[in-house]
Amino acid sequence: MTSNDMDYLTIALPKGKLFDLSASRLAKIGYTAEGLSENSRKLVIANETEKIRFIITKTADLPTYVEYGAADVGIIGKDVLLEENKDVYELLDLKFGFCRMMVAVPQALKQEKLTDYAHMRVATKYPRVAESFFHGIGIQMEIIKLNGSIELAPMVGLAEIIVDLVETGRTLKENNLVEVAQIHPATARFIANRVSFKMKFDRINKMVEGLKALVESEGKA
Ligand SMILES: Nc1ncnc2c1ncn2[C@@H]1O[C@H](COP(=O)(O)OP(=O)(O)OP(=O)(O)O)[C@@H](O)[C@H]1O
Ligand SMILES: O=P(O)(O)OC[C@H]1O[C@H](OP(=O)(O)OP(=O)(O)O)[C@H](O)[C@@H]1O
Repeated sequence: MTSNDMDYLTIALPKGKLFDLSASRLAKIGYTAEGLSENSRKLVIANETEKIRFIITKTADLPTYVEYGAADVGIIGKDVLLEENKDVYELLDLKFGFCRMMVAVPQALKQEKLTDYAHMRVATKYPRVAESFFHGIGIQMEIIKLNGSIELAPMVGLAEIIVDLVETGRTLKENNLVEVAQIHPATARFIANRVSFKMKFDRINKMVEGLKALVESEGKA
């Protein structure tokens, strides 16, 4: 950590669904910067007055930036934390970005028991989570890692089964897939680098308190 890094609090935000939800909440409690936008080509955006720096990362990479201290804190989905399994502090459930990690299959392939899917091919963006779920119920599967549009895989015979995030259920429905098990629910979490949490305790703690109050007020609304 350089002395310049010590002056600034670096906040990582993920591109995609959680960006606006996160940036708008942080702005409400006083953490923002001019030009902060998901579509900005600039990936580091500073607020010199407040000594805050935002970095914008790909969703799956965010925990890595925080683990290595390239960002002091960040906001990311619980699903990504479980998949990436990085050494970071999870400080707060922000209670937005609700979704759930599910196992789904084409209606026609639905089996009586989960163990009846043994040895089938599973398409997913979350191989570690999928592997550990099936291991937990005592069956072995062939995991096929994809980077998106997972629902396509069973429709074209790439896999029999999928593990993916479901929010409204619309994508599953439109592709004739049905949920057969829930692996875990997920929401956005506020995370911190372990060293930063000690070295910048006052600043990070103040941020946690601000977010906590916001989560509580949103819960009551
Ligand atoms: N309907 C949803 N589908 C996927 N993720 C959702 C949904 N609702 C909330 N989320 C949360 O939003 C996070 C980011 O989702 P998003 O699809 O934007 O990211 P991504 O995986 O980086 O996408 P991309 O592959 O396009 O870069 C997820 O990790 C999850 O925590
Ligand atoms: O239950 P729903 O409300 O339909 O939402 C779930 C869908 O949204 C996500 O995909 P996303 O739009 O992020 O695209 P991707 O498949 O390319 O990751 C997720 O992977 C599902 O496909």
